[in-house]
Amino acid sequence: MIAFENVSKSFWTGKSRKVILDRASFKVEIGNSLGILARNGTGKTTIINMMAGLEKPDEGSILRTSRISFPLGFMGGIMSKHTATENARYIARLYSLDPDYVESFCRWLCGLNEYFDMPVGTYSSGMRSRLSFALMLALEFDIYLIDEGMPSSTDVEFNRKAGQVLRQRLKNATVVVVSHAPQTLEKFCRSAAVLRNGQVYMFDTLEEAKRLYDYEAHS
Ligand SMILES: Nc1ncnc2c1ncn2[C@@H]1O[C@H](COP(=O)(O)OP(=O)(O)OP(=O)(O)O)[C@@H](O)[C@H]1O
Repeated sequence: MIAFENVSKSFWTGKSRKVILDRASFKVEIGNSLGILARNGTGKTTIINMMAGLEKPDEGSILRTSRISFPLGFMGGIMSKHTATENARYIARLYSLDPDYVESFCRWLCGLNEYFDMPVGTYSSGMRSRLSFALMLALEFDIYLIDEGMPSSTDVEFNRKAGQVLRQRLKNATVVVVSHAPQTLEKFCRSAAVLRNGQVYMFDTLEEAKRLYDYEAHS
């Protein structure tokens, strides 16, 4: 479970304050995958980063009682001067997993060939996002965080393999997806919310959430 309790978050731009959350309270429950609809630039990435613990609230608290992934595509835990092999084995140890398993899983999924033993700093952005996606899928979480703005790969073979593993994982896991597009949420989510004016409005169905989202667009 992830529970936001009276959470406020804003950024000072030098001229004004950009408010992302204003004393917002909501919960993500295990077994109830949630899609959050939000217009571009209103705070999708910030909210996902707060769920992952990468951004702190200004006020209020965020309670986590499950194993929560880092955001899909997040590169923060990967060391550029080390090879994919070294990164995979290091992350396996951090999560108390078998380094041989994590290394061979990522090697199979990434399709980086000899680059798997080259420093990550020599990779293209597509290669880096394949590695970060593979590392996330090698670990098991209760809640997976997906930001629609995440780096993506155009490698067809990788997308096929990663899509298969992700679908398998999601059978037992809960997902939080933030997106500006309702059709992105349809694939993953049972319930939906709308981020609007610093509040997160929760709905039982995506249809209901879309009504508020569309109403806002036309008003
Ligand atoms: N560290 C920061 N300092 C100042 N402003 C920030 C900071 N981080 C984010 N912002 C601003 O907060 C707002 C929300 O940013 P965020 O990246 O969370 O939005 P988003 O909905 O994911 O955006 P996009 O749809 O463009 O991906 C944006 O206006 C952004 O410029």
